[in-house]
Amino acid sequence: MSLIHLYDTTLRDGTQAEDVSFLVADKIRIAQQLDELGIHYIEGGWPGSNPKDISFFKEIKKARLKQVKIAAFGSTRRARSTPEKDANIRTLIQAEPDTVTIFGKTWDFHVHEALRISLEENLELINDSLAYLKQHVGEVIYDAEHFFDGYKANPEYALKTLKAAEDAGVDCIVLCDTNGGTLPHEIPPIMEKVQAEIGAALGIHAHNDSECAVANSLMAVQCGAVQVQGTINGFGERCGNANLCSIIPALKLKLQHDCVTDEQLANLRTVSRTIYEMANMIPRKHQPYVGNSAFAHKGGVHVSAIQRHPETYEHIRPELVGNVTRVLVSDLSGRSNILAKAEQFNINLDSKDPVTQEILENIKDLENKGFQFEGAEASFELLMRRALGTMRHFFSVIGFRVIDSKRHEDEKPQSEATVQVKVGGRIEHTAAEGNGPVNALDNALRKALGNFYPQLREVKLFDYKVRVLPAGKGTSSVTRVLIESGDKETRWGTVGVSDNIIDASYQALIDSFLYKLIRDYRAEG
Ligand SMILES: CC(=O)SCCNC(=O)CCNC(=O)[C@H](O)C(C)(C)COP(=O)(O)OP(=O)(O)OC[C@H]1O[C@@H](n2cnc3c(N)ncnc32)[C@H](O)[C@@H]1OP(=O)(O)O
Ligand SMILES: CC(=O)C(=O)O
Repeated sequence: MSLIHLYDTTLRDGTQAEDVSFLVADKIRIAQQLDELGIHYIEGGWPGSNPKDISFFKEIKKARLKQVKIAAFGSTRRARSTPEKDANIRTLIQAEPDTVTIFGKTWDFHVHEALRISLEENLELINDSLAYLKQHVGEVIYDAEHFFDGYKANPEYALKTLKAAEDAGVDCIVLCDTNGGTLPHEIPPIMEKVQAEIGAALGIHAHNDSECAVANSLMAVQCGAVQVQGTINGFGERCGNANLCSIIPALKLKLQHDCVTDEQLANLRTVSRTIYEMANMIPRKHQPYVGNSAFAHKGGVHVSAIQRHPETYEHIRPELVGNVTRVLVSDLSGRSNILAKAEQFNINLDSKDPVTQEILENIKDLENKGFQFEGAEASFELLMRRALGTMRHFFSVIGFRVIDSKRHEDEKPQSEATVQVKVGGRIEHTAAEGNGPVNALDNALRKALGNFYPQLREVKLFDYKVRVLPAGKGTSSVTRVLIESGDKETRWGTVGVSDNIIDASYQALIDSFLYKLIRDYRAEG
């Protein structure tokens, strides 16, 4: 099938999203990642807007890029000016990009209300801005802002604006659903009318306010659009732009359009996560194709079937986009979930072994008490090993005591913990302070156990989540503590539940240390 040009605007429209901002160095790194991904155009910013974007266009010239074209973004000239004199148009040319993209008004309402000029003047400024840019830049793209709303309000005028752009010799006219209110069924009849009047190549730029940006973009491609604009992870103004992480696999795997290579597609999840990281945002777990949950199976019926054939509950093979199948364990599990996990943990377990049913019942009982194993796979592995009697005995905790004191109103509270552990025949009694009672207990346990197992000093606590379980008992409610720990190689999750928050934390901490010891012990063979 034909080549569809991927036009990424993460660095321009993406940064119009609340909470998203990139430094110039971040923008360069993202551009390199997008180039590796096989994106054809990167809209790097609006040089007429701020010094950071001017600097991006300078710096990007020094970066080694393989194939991507760098586009600079701006608007048609201001009214009562000329393209030569317009500061915004001058900065676009001075940025020396491969491509310039400018937006102009299509909707008569915007011409009257936002620009406050006549409809005729708007046609002139679209045409002369683009014609002038075409004399100075190799490739010029025209974003017809609010095209679908404009067409619905005044089709004749909307088409005249496109004609004004086409007459200026633009390389592509992009139909924008700027307010994101268009629904997929509206795209084909409007595009058909456009194609009857306009011969230029067409593109689509959709926003996600009706949650239809990806659907509208794919529909536009089906109707003949050859360029799709979007952003990685759907970042963008208000509810975001069309998400290229969903559009790219759909184009390639489902619509058989040439856009990126198989190897580039397999890098999609990495690019998505890197860009979340650079935006300092937590990746969206349930994001289609690239999210952690995109191929995570929880229901026992699903797990049983995917083990027979993955396609029973997976719309594509996850590795095609760099993702993996995951099996979750919860009170919705069946024996298949337990067996899948056993295989993942290298534990021999037979579906007919009564211990499989015992583990399943144990899980359901514990989840009913407030445990949650989806985010605590390490605790689940320990539970399995305990049930099978294959758990090595590393240590036992004889007891602990935690003291939290605040002696004066203006004094910081102090936390101290003492623990007594037994390893082999030896008993160790230690005390430690900490920033709060849980930290003090963590420090005391590490100090006591570290004498026997120095590798526990490598364990870092990455996340600590407390959830009060709804029992309506206020501060005496049951609490669940989920801990994410890790060392230099990997991370793992553990859980504890108790009506005492220190005890719940203690259970999760102990599971975390035990998991580390088991892993190291296994690695040593
Ligand atoms: C649909 C989109 O996403 S378009 C991109 C939107 N992105 C941004 O706005 C981010 C970057 N913007 C900026 O840095 C600033 O808004 C600037 C530098 C572009 C302009 O700043 P200012 O000159 O202070 O103007 P301000 O932002 O208040 O208002 C926008 C101006 O652009 C004009 N304008 C809006 N669209 C167009 C257009 N397509 N063609 C020409 N002028 C336009 C408005 O009429 C208004 O002009 P006026 O102040 O003379 O009435
Ligand atoms: C051009 C653009 O960003 C829009 O119309 O949404």
